[in-house]
Amino acid sequence: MIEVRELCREFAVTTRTGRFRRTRRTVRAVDSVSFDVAAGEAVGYVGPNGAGKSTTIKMLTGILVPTSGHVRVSGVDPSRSRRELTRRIGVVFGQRSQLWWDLPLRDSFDLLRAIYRVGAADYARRLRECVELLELSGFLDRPVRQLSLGQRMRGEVTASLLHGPELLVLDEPTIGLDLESKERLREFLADLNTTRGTTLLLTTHDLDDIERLCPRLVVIDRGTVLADGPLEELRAEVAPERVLVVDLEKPADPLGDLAGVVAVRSELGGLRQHLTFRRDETTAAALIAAVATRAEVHDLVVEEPEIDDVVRRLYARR
Ligand SMILES: Nc1ncnc2c1ncn2[C@@H]1O[C@H](COP(=O)(O)OP(=O)(O)OP(=O)(O)O)[C@@H](O)[C@H]1O
Repeated sequence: MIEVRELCREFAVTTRTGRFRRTRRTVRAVDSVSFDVAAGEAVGYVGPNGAGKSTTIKMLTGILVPTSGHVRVSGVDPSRSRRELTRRIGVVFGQRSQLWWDLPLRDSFDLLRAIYRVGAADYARRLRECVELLELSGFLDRPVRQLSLGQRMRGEVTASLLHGPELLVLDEPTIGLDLESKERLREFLADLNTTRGTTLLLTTHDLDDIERLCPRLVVIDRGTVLADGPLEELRAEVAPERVLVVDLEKPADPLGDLAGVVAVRSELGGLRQHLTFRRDETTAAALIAAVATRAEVHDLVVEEPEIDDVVRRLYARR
């Protein structure tokens, strides 16, 4: 669905270096980025500010022409066949609107239907689904400028789906939304991916978006790909420790000598123990069995490193 090979984009930047002097230099915003996204995947494209995410997205959607490298999205070269591409993919920019500000939301949808030449039955069905799942009925007839950010974003997502795209590219879709709106949007997008098979590529700073929506992460920093893989694999690679928290029936001495345990923190006078272990040295099941030979276990939980910890460690690797 997406094929990116050694993609580069440079910008010429002019800076003032004296009263009358200006120096021109070249910034490489995207520097030899390669990755593929298969049909049906949901991929998170993450990185710190200025990493090159938006520049990549703009090249994938035909807004920017690459300086060099190869891109194909949905079978076409985005910057050469932008029109063709807009018929096949949907794009949502959290900070830019594709709706007509002064028109009621419904009229924007009608205009998009005409632009994309969507058949009446398909249009009616897709709109009905979005109205229902994104709960738009209360504000369909209101001008877009009067909508709250959350309502507008639901409108933006609907607008991007009316022509039935096979790929939806989202740049910061949940930025600025309150928790409830974020969750509603995530639920909708997760359903779009899993039940309707729409491929998703999204950039975000909100790692809950990734946790909820994207089994795979592409991590970029300073224009280059730092890591690419399933979240679970990246977690195992950069954060090899897990924590088994056991509540014991009776207080016990710290169980730090069990095989694979690298640290122990004891609480409640030894009733609760946090056993940090390396996933490449033992499994949770083996450790639980070992604990059970030493003390009677009342309750337990295995904690994984938080996703923001994983991403922080990936950035720190550079
Ligand atoms: N039009 C432009 N002219 C000059 N430099 C640019 C231009 N657009 C982006 N850049 C530079 O390219 C680099 C990557 O920017 P980009 O917007 O792609 O990052 P980002 O990962 O999307 O960041 P953020 O998370 O802050 O949105 C930055 O150093 C930015 O200043």
